[in-house]
Amino acid sequence: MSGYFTEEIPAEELTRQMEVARGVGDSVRALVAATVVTDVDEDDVIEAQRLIDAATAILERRRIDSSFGIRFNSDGRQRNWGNAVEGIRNPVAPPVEFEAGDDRVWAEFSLGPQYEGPPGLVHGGVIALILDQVLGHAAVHAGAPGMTGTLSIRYRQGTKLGSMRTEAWIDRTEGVKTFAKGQISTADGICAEAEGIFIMPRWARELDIDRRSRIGDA
Ligand SMILES: CCCCCCCCCCCC(=O)SCCNC(=O)CCNC(=O)[C@H](O)C(C)(C)COP(=O)(O)OP(=O)(O)OC[C@H]1O[C@@H](n2cnc3c(N)ncnc32)[C@H](O)[C@@H]1OP(=O)(O)O
Repeated sequence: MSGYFTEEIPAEELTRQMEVARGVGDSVRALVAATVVTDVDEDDVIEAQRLIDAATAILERRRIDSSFGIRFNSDGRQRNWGNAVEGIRNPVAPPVEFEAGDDRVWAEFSLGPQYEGPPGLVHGGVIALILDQVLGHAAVHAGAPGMTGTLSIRYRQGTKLGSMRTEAWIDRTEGVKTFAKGQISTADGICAEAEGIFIMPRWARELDIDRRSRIGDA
């Protein structure tokens, strides 16, 4: 499957490139939030729009002819900068940066006004987006990666915009299927719980084990 490839970059240079990618991503994330909640005069909004369009024109001077994909480096680092949840250069992504322990993965992060559904609360689709990724990440961490086949979510209470935590773990595996569970919580307690079935697709089953584990690292 295309989109997974090796792109060797020396370690120090990669660290520098990550800082630049995170920088522009964070700036546009701040711009998106400011666009939602700004209360400045219309003239200022129009002036800001002119500057934003100028910035967009700079970024479009040269572009890749696909989405970003997942790029592997031999030092073990991999770049998924376009990922909608984790991508540091994707302003749509909060981004959520996962940590991993023995039996689970987790992340602490914050969602601003651009993720609103009901007033003051996170949109249910955004909750699903994050739970899909954290459960998928738990499957990867357990060495049993897969594509989401089924995802079920129970929304137990509204999730207030602001700081929150997500975590996920593996319930069991059955052949090519990995059953994962997880949740999102705030200071109010658990807000949403999820169960998912992650399936190693046919095309990945046919790869040799080394290449498959590299895809799983995605
Ligand atoms: C390595 C990549 C890592 C990638 C790691 C990346 C992790 C990031 C996490 C983010 C995840 C995403 O957003 S993923 C994007 C959203 N998801 C997708 O686009 C997936 C689209 N669907 C598919 O590609 C496919 O339908 C699959 C891969 C799910 C299954 O197709 P397949 O591989 O041909 O499966 P198949 O051989 O027929 O069935 C295998 C077994 O799974 C069962 N099964 C089949 N489909 C489903 C299903 N939807 N829900 C439940 N169970 C199912 C079958 O009954 C069978 O059970 P048995 O007879 O063996 O008992």
